[in-house]
Amino acid sequence: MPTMGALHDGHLSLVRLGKQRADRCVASIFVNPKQFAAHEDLGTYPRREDEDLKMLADAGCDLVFLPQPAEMYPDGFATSVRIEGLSEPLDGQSRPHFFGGVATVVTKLLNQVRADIAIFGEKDYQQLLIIRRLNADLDIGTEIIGGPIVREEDGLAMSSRNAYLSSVERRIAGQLNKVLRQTALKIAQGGDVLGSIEDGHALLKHAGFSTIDYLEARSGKDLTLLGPGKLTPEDQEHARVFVAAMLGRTRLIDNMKVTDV
Ligand SMILES: Nc1ncnc2c1ncn2[C@@H]1O[C@H](COP(=O)(O)OP(=O)(O)OP(=O)(O)O)[C@@H](O)[C@H]1O
Ligand SMILES: CC(C)(CO)[C@@H](O)C(=O)[O-]
Ligand code: BAL
Repeated sequence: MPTMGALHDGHLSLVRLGKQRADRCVASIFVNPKQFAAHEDLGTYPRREDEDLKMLADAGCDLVFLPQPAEMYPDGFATSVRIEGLSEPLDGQSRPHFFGGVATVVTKLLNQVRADIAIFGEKDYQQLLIIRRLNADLDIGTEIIGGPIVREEDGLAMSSRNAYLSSVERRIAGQLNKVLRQTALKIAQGGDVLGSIEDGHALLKHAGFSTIDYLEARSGKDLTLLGPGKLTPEDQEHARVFVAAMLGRTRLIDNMKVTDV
């Protein structure tokens, strides 16, 4: 179970899932410099190693791998993993460096640990699809499992970056999931996809989100963009709505399957 630390119940749910599926569970904590752009929060990303180790031990994790950047990327390191197509939309648009950094480090971690099963959260759904793709394409042979999104009471997806939110922002943050859910519901009920998305944009702006990186309905393993018009019965089954928006200086993401509303 790869992580960047500053653990919360979302991470621990993945450990529990792992314990149900395997005899032993290995977590890694590595704040991967390659997936941060120069203007992003590598320097301020929360680091709480002692607390993390205790939480992992309490959850029954058997081993924690805590590599240093120089061990992962020694002098002369020159390889990067690029996934075509899947890396381009959604977070790939707003964070062009991001999936190359994730794919490179996850390939290394899968090769280093050689686990039978690796678990990733559906909160980072595009990341999960990309990891499934690279695992298959590079014949790594690990079984990749997705864990359901763990949420706060108001629906906000748990995330280490939620710690950046001020108390006012934290109250607004719950609207991200509410608007996502409303948008997914309208689409599920046969509303025009683009009209429902436009309404969602307006609601997010009204709630106080400064920039909406994306609010989109997509389908399938290749994340085909949906709309205009209503969903076909086939898309209805596979459609998912994705959102990323800035609240002050914090970037929040979420997604929901249309049939899960
Ligand atoms: N709320 C959640 N529910 C389920 N899985 C989660 C949740 N939050 C994170 N994960 C998963 O935990 C793994 C490690 O994620 P990471 O350490 O980046 O935590 P994060 O909370 O997503 O942090 P960030 O705020 O940087 O996005 C990833 O597979 C991620 O999808
Ligand atoms: C998968 C991951 C640990 C790679 O650094 C990271 O992107 C994350 O925590 O989701
Ligand atoms: N949870 C994904 C890691 C990142 O946003 O950098």
